[in-house]
Amino acid sequence: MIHVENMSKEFISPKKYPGFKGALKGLFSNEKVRKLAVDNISFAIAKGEMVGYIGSNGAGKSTSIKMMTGILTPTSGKCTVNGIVPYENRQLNAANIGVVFGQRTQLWWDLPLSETFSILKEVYNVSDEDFKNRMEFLQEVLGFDSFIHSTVRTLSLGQRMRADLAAALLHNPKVLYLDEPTIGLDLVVKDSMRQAIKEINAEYQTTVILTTHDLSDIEQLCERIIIIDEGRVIYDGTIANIKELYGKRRSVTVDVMDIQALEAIDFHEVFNLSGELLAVAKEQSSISFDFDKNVLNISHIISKVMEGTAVRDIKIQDTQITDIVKEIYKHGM
Ligand SMILES: Nc1ncnc2c1ncn2[C@@H]1O[C@H](COP(=O)(O)OP(=O)(O)OP(=O)(O)O)[C@@H](O)[C@H]1O
Repeated sequence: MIHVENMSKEFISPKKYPGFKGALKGLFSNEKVRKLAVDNISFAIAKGEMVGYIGSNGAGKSTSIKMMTGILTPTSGKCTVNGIVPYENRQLNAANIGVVFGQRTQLWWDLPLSETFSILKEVYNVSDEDFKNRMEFLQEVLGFDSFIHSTVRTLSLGQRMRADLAAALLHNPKVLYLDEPTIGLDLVVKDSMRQAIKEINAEYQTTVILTTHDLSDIEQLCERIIIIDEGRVIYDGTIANIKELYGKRRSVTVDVMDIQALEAIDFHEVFNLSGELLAVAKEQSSISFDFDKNVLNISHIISKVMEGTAVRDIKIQDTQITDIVKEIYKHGM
């Protein structure tokens, strides 16, 4: 569905100088700054896939999405979306794609939602029958009946996001680009947005590219992630694989009857492990261990704790994808 081949984008902008004098200097200077925002990226995304497109601020995500949606033209390389070169055929491409930006609405602020939908029906040339079926399906998964006659400016953020998603899907696009679609939403609305995206993907095989800094969105929706760093693709694979490669930490928290009874035990000495491989933290009634799972076994920890005191509860957690990605952003792959 989406093919990106050796695509790069370089921005050339006038050099800026600080302060008022600098601004004047800038007016008469010919000096340019070059920024390679996207550096020779390649990947393919199949029909019906849901892919997380992630990276730290300034990594090049928006620039590459803008090329895929036809807003920007690559400096070199190319991309095709459903066989169309988006920046050469913007109108044709628009019929194939839907876009949702969590940070800003694409709806008409002063119109009731129902009218917005009617205008979009005309813009995208959706037949009466398709419109009726589509609205029925979208109403079912996004539930906007109670506010369909309200003006967009009066909608809550949660209602507005559901309306934005419905508007982006009205013409049944083959590809849906979502940029921070759940930003600022409470947990219940977040969950219903995610559920709706899953249902739309399952029902219509819509290809979804999800850009977000909220990795729980990614974990809930995508099997595959593409990580961008300094304009380059540094990882393209499954979340399960990245966890396997980098998720070697595990943590266990043991709720105990008598925390004082553990005072005398030096766990680093008992397991013969340095602070780097094992971190131990005691709280009022619990003790936590954070360790490299290749060098220590949970059962050893539990039995050692139980030698000192009775155990009330045990909580085990593998490394979260958030922690792995944070490390990759900081130190690279
Ligand atoms: N029009 C432009 N002119 C010059 N430089 C630009 C332009 N647009 C983006 N850049 C630069 O290109 C780099 C990549 O920007 P981009 O917006 O693609 O990053 P991003 O990964 O989407 O970041 P964020 O998560 O903060 O939105 C940044 O260094 C940015 O300053």
